[in-house]
Amino acid sequence: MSLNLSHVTLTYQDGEDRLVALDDVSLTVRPGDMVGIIGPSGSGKSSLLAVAGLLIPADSGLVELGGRDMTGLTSAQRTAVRGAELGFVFQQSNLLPSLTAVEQLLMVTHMTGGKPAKRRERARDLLADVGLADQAHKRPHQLSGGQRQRVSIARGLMNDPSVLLVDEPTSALDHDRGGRVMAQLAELTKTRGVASVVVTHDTVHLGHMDAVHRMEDGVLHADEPAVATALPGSIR
Ligand SMILES: Nc1ncnc2c1ncn2[C@@H]1O[C@H](COP(=O)(O)OP(=O)(O)OP(=O)(O)O)[C@@H](O)[C@H]1O
Repeated sequence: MSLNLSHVTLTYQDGEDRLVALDDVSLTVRPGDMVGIIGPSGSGKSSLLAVAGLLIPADSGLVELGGRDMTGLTSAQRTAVRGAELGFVFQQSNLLPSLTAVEQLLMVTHMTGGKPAKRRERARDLLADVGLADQAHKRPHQLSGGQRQRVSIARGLMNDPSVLLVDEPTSALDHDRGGRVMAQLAELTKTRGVASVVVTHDTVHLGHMDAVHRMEDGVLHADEPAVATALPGSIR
């Protein structure tokens, strides 16, 4: 299922004024593609994820999932779509300290239901996909930063989302661990046919992206040319 944002505008109240966080933003991400969003602090990257993730309604423009317009939905309908179609991976892995890795994933399907044995099997498969088959019993404080981030990615995929929205997955990681996390995100995007949007400040790992866009003052510039030139073949 594709994600499509078309002429999206978002403003926040800023004292007397309104601050334009997203200024006529258009973006299409197809299933199996991983699109990177780069740009300076405060340029609107997280706002883009929030609108795409149906967490904040846009002031104007279209947000479509699989061709279906999401802009007129009620809050309850948006919550239902989030649970069924969207996966999130946040900057801090936001894992619950008292739960093991496999339990973090099971939490996601706790509300949505399904047979417990099937859910457990899916959780274990996803942990294996991110290289953590033998760490499923560990709690967050027993895992490295990179491992926690990979649990978070596996958790983001637990509800079998069509769209995965990822905010700074490598910000807390060193170069090698960051590279491995990004490579795994790219691979899962392909093998599971997810449309992934990854906000990152980490330009060294952009070779994993199918396309890279730069956000500046709320404006999204398609196919960041400097990166495309620096990484021939990896950007289209
Ligand atoms: N709830 C809010 N109310 C008012 N202004 C906000 C709100 N959230 C964000 N902003 C402002 O909107 C602009 C875009 O913020 P956003 O968080 O989307 O940027 P960003 O590119 O993700 O930044 P960073 O890289 O620092 O996380 C910023 O100027 C920010 O101060």
